[in-house]
Amino acid sequence: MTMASKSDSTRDESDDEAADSTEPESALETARRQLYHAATHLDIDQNIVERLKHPKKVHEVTVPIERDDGTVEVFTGYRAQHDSVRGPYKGGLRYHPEVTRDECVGLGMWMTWKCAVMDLPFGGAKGGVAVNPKELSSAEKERLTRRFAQEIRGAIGPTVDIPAPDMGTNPQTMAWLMDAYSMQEGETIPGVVTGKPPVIGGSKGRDEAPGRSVAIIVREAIKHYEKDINEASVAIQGYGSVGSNAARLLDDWGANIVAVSDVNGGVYDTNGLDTHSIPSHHEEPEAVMGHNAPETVTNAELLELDVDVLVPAALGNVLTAENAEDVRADIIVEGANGPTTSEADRIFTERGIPVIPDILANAGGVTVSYFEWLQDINRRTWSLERVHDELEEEMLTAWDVVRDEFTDGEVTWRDAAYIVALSRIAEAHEARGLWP
Ligand SMILES: NC(=O)C1=CN([C@@H]2O[C@H](COP(=O)(O)OP(=O)(O)OC[C@H]3O[C@@H](n4cnc5c(N)ncnc54)[C@H](OP(=O)(O)O)[C@@H]3O)[C@@H](O)[C@H]2O)C=CC1
Ligand SMILES: O=C(O)CCC(=O)C(=O)O
Repeated sequence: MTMASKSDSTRDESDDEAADSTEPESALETARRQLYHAATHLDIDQNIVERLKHPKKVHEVTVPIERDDGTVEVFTGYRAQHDSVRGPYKGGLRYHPEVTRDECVGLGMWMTWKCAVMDLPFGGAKGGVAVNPKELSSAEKERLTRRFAQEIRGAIGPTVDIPAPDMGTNPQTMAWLMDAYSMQEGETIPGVVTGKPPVIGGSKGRDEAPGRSVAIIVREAIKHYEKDINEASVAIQGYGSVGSNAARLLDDWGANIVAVSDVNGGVYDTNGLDTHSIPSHHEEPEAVMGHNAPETVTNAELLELDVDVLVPAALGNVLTAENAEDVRADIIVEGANGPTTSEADRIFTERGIPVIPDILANAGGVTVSYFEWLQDINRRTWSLERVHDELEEEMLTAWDVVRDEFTDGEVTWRDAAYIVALSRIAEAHEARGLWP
């Protein structure tokens, strides 16, 4: 599909809604505003845009668990299924106290675009439980996951909707989910989740994949803007699956990782940190501040450091109207999902700071999930080297396609990625007859 100006007849109330970008902004509001904005650059059937504003289905379930002290606590879980025109729903499960229905819908929309940008045969979904996993013992987390699996069992399946890890969940969570689902179905079904431990059908390299793709995109962005990776300074917020793996790879590739943080704040060294000696969230949560470094920074200060590349890789909505004018990075690469509000995005565009979007940068996670799904179907294991090689190839292909739209000059990197994604989704909707 070619780019074209949106005609007057396709303008509707969404344009006004897009213009009114007040904060705080939910993930769903951000996702919808990004959709309207990108759609203005495309000759796309307005009925498809209207359809894509809404999820196909949102499952809300009650998840009661017995705590270790014998009391019962009740949590709320969600699975938002946004669009499946290109294949089964795909996306992570988040355990975090701020999980809401709208957050899952917004994150599910981003999964639809992410899978389309990568040209994977999946649609988009996201889910989670509103819970602080740090307040649960391992046994309680297992009971929560098994009960959640039971409640959403009818909504998921290897050809229907395939969950994966996200914030607060990990390969162990996926192993419990797969086991609970398989027990209920009466047979072992590895393909119902991805991001499992390799010993039960998980792919090698899935754990580090989103961080690896962030590192690849940082490397390509540095090249695109004619900088030298050996002289580039990088600040990374969040030291979990995404942040720590991105930091360590970029460190290995010669970049100067000057700051990293966890929930409590960050460490800062203009000479570069030894990222391998700082424990990641999975090695030891909340350990970053314990690392010996010349300076510490708050999470707010980290975002405003004078660096070549800033990588927000923890929560959404951290770059806002409040701090966007104070950001001093030359390039922003989104490791987290939705770290930039609409207003901050507008300010960065005005200030000429490129923002490489989440739906491209962190897409390595779902791409290796796709590799895992293929391995499960074929009952064949790939070597780590093959996973790395194929991920590198997929990321560079997606980068080239998005960069070709971007070098058109009229759009931001986010719009360029959306143009690629929306064109593919709209074509699939048109081919299937608009309303699958
Ligand atoms: N895991 C995946 O496959 C993918 C994840 N993402 C996205 O990347 C982001 C991070 O996910 P992931 O790495 O998996 O999460 P993890 O749970 O592995 O790690 C989260 C990290 O963020 C830190 N953190 C938590 N709250 C804050 C805060 N308020 N300020 C600063 N840091 C904070 C945590 O610190 P502490 O250690 O102290 O708890 C931890 O270091 C999310 O937006 C997620 O949606 C995107 C693509 C794939
Ligand atoms: O691997 C997956 O299926 C999804 C990962 C995810 O949740 C994400 O990319 O945000």
